[in-house]
Amino acid sequence: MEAAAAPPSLRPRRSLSINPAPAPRPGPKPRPWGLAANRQANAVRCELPRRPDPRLLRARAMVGDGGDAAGAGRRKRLAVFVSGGGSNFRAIHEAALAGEVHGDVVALVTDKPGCGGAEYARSNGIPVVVFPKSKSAPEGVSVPELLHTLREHEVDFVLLAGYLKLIPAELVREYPRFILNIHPSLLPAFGGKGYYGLKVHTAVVASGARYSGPTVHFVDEHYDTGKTLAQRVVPVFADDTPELLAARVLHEEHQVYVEAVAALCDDRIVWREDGVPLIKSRLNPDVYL
Ligand SMILES: Nc1nc2c(c(=O)[nH]1)N[C@@H](CN(C=O)c1ccc(C(=O)N[C@@H](CCC(=O)O)C(=O)O)cc1)CN2
Ligand SMILES: NCC(=O)N[C@@H]1O[C@H](COP(=O)([O-])[O-])[C@@H](O)[C@H]1O
Repeated sequence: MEAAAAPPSLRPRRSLSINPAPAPRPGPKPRPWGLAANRQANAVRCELPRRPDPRLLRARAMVGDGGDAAGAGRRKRLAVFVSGGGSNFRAIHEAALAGEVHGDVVALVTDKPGCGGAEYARSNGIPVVVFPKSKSAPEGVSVPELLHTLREHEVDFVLLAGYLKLIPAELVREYPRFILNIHPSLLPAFGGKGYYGLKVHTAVVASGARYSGPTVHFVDEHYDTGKTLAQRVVPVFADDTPELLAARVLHEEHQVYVEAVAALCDDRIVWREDGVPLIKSRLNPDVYL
């Protein structure tokens, strides 16, 4: 699941075979793109002044279907689901230890008990739960056992971070608006069944898309169709390989997921009246990220 080990600068770049461009037609000079783009640009962030939107004035500061089931003020209890290296899990855990996230990871759930995320959890004293049961993981628990374990750990929020199995409807119903996922593309593009890991970036590069980036979204009963909470944008360069793009997106994932989880733990997520979740800035409550 993780991008290749070699740093991006040392990885073989895609050789560019560019067809001769058709004779230019008279008209405005095309803007430079691709290699002429600012290669140092790793992310694009737009913060434009906004006039107060009436939909926001009626936004409800709530998490879940009503009230504050998670309890305002106290540190929240997090369960993280992984299937691979777990770099997003590590970023969240380190942010919790550093005080940036007002929560604690109290359980790690994985379908791959030997994966890097599970090893990191064990080395940090975080209980590992295997779900679901499979031939390669016969020690896995059932859905009712998973729900019982999450209740036993008094989990407030579930965070998917490179978990590759469908979260069952029973769990989605138990934690409505309390499950987040991070996906490595700008949903709804390049999402759904079959879109995970490097497959996503391969499809993005092959499509000719000029921008990509991670999406943090709430989880519903289907892959990648829940409400989008946060996104970051990175450029896709003409000579990008899927691995180079994966590394650029992953760097932004670690930041935007920590930002979103911090907001979740601070009860700074508000729901616009049309059902769109927004993150209220920690510094200025009149600004939504
Ligand atoms: N109920 C939900 N469960 C999960 C969601 C979700 O949004 N709702 N997100 C996924 C994570 N994900 C994309 O962000 C994702 C993961 C895996 C797949 C996929 O096609 N998986 C394969 C199996 C892969 C394997 O076992 O190696 C498949 O189902 O055939 C798509 C999207 C986590 N769960
Ligand atoms: N569709 C789900 C999906 O592709 N998730 C992606 O798996 C990787 C996990 O990396 P990590 O294990 O190092 O956090 C991340 O890039 C995440 O966006």
